[in-house]
Amino acid sequence: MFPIMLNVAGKLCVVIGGGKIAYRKVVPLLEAGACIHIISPEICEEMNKLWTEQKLKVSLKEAEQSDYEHAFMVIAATNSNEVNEHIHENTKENQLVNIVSDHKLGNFHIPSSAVRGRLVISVSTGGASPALAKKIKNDLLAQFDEAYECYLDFLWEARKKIKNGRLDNSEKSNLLAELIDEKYKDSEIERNRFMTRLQDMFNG
Ligand SMILES: C[C@@]1(CC(=O)O)c2cc3[nH]c(cc4nc(cc5[nH]c(cc(n2)[C@H]1CCC(=O)O)[C@@](C)(CC(=O)O)[C@@H]5CCC(=O)O)C(CC(=O)O)=C4CCC(=O)O)c(CCC(=O)O)c3CC(=O)O
Ligand SMILES: NC(=O)C1=CN([C@@H]2O[C@H](COP(=O)(O)OP(=O)(O)OC[C@H]3O[C@@H](n4cnc5c(N)ncnc54)[C@H](O)[C@@H]3O)[C@@H](O)[C@H]2O)C=CC1
Repeated sequence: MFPIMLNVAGKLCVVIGGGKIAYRKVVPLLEAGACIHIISPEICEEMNKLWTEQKLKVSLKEAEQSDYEHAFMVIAATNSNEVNEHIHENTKENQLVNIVSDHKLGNFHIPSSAVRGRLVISVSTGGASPALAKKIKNDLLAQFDEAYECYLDFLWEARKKIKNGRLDNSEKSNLLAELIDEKYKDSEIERNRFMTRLQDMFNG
């Protein structure tokens, strides 16, 4: 398995099945801007709410290959292992396929994830223990507290300025390395002081 961050904005993601597990996969996909199409004869209340709010499309039917042949991503989340396996067999090699009932099938897993602003914490156990992945994610989330949101925004701005500034490469890498110091996470005064220093360097 090879970890990546995927841009799904505007991409068609077909989710087959409309139960709790399908819903759990759909929520972060919607947050990432995916176009979701649910194929399922029945859907749970939470999914129905999203449908009412027109956040996704739903077809109340059993899945057929034509429902997902053009999808960028296919998630098989029915409660039937046979149906999920059949979907897997009918997908194309260049589609992203996740089979919730069998970690050996499909070509990607969904890790346990959480976001702190620009920081993404994502943990996978490769199917060995989703429960442990969730526990480790929560432990990390407690360790990387809310302070990281402001800190990451500061790092983003500072790095942009440094990269665009008229400095030689070694000066740039020294400044970028310095930013990792805890004091910039913990103190707004230190962050402001750094930004002023950058401004002085570029004006001078
Ligand atoms: C392979 C994978 C496929 C995929 O879905 O991509 C998969 C497969 C399976 N999960 C099963 C069970 C459980 N899954 C969870 C929870 C999560 N499962 C997630 C991902 C993944 N689950 C992928 C591997 C990720 C990895 O290992 O790192 C998380 C991380 C992300 C998410 O779902 O969004 C989410 C945590 C969300 C959070 O962080 O909050 C819990 C605990 C709970 O619900 O609280 C249980 C019960 C306890 C247990 O079994 O550990 C079963 C057995 C089903 C059965 O018995 O019928 C299978 C099937 C199999 O093992 O083949
Ligand atoms: N990956 C994960 O994190 C986990 C995966 N699982 C697996 O996920 C499966 C689904 O779990 P739940 O959502 O709780 O089940 P559920 O019973 O709440 O929902 C199943 C959904 O599949 C739909 N469905 C059934 N046959 C279909 C078909 N032919 N075409 C389209 N839709 C169809 C049903 O209408 C229903 O909406 C479990 O059976 C289990 O194998 C379970 C726990 C965690």
